[in-house]
Amino acid sequence: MDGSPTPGGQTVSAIGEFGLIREVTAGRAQPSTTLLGPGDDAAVVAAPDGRVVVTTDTLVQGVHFRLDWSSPGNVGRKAVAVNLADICAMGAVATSVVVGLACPPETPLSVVTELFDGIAAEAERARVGVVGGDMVSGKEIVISITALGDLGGRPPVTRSGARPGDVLALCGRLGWAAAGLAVLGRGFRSPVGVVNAQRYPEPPYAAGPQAAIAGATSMIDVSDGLLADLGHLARASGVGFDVRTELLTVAPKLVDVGTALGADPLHWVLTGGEDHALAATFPSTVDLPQGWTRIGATLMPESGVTVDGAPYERETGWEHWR
Ligand SMILES: Nc1ncnc2c1ncn2[C@@H]1O[C@H](COP(=O)(O)OP(=O)(O)O)[C@@H](O)[C@H]1O
Ligand SMILES: Cc1ncc(C[n+]2csc(CCOP(=O)(O)OP(=O)(O)O)c2C)c(N)n1
Ligand SMILES: [Mg+2]
Ligand SMILES: [Mg+2]
Ligand SMILES: [Mg+2]
Repeated sequence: MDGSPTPGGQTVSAIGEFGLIREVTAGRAQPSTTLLGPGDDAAVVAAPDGRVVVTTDTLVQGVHFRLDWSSPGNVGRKAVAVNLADICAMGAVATSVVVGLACPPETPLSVVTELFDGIAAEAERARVGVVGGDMVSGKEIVISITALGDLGGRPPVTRSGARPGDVLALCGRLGWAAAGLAVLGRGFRSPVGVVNAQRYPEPPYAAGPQAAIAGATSMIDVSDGLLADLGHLARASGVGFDVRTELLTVAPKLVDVGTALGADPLHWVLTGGEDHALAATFPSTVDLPQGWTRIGATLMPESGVTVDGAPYERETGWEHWR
């Protein structure tokens, strides 16, 4: 599917703005946190503990996805998952999303309905309501999602609470989406494991609240690359980190792909984004929750982010406009 009109297929302009809204909202179930769903000037959602966690992330065609690499359903799923990962990185549970979509008039209607099927599927998996949105014309497809979440009475786990001596830990996989990007970029479509990881992440949503309950002192989802995102934690907390490569998992599949493409799989693990694993720090006295593994140590201020005690000499992650 490349986003070009299928012969005889309906386009979004044929059905129109309000037809399109009806098409993607009709018959969708809502969780109990949705007090008033799509169709009014705004939705009303329950905020059980009186505070709301809110985040937004935008996916742009050609920058975050290509429709010759991913299906519209994959893109919808990814658009929700990257947002929910930010909610759970605060130690919260996501409750609702609103979805802004821009697309050209000649976009096949099926592209939009499949995109929203992917959105609905990921939202349902996480028991999150799709409670509203916006549909506008634009030069390319842009999906901007805002997600809301609930802290369940706990303080948020911010980027700024790491302390020297804390254990640095990880939950989720790293390097898979970057390997998939390398594969797709060379014109291949397999191995499907890494290619699918690039098409949509599978963040460990439950691990965020679990880390919070266990006493995590800081947390971030790895969207840009482990070293780049640890840099954000280090700056916000005023600490340094040393990542120990012997504690990282470089999956055999990544080694195979690296060998086939002449690339270093450890570089994907250290600097690849888009898998949305969670990185967090825990006091050394805490037993790490299930699914979390130690990957390094939290050091004194000004020590930067090092790998096996040395600075990393290559790019540490994705940065827009760089
Ligand atoms: N236009 C903006 N206005 C205010 N804050 C912004 C804006 N863009 C980004 N930020 C904030 O900067 C921080 C880093 O953004 P970003 O790297 O996109 O976060 P993440 O990688 O977790 O999605 C976030 O707290 C985000 O809310
Ligand atoms: C077509 C295409 N080219 C390149 C990439 C790689 N890529 C795009 S954005 C990104 C990093 C994460 O995106 P960002 O918008 O920075 O998310 P955030 O950090 O705000 O959560 C990466 C690795 C891709 N996914 N698709
Ligand atoms: Mg984030
Ligand atoms: Mg993000
Ligand atoms: Mg980013």
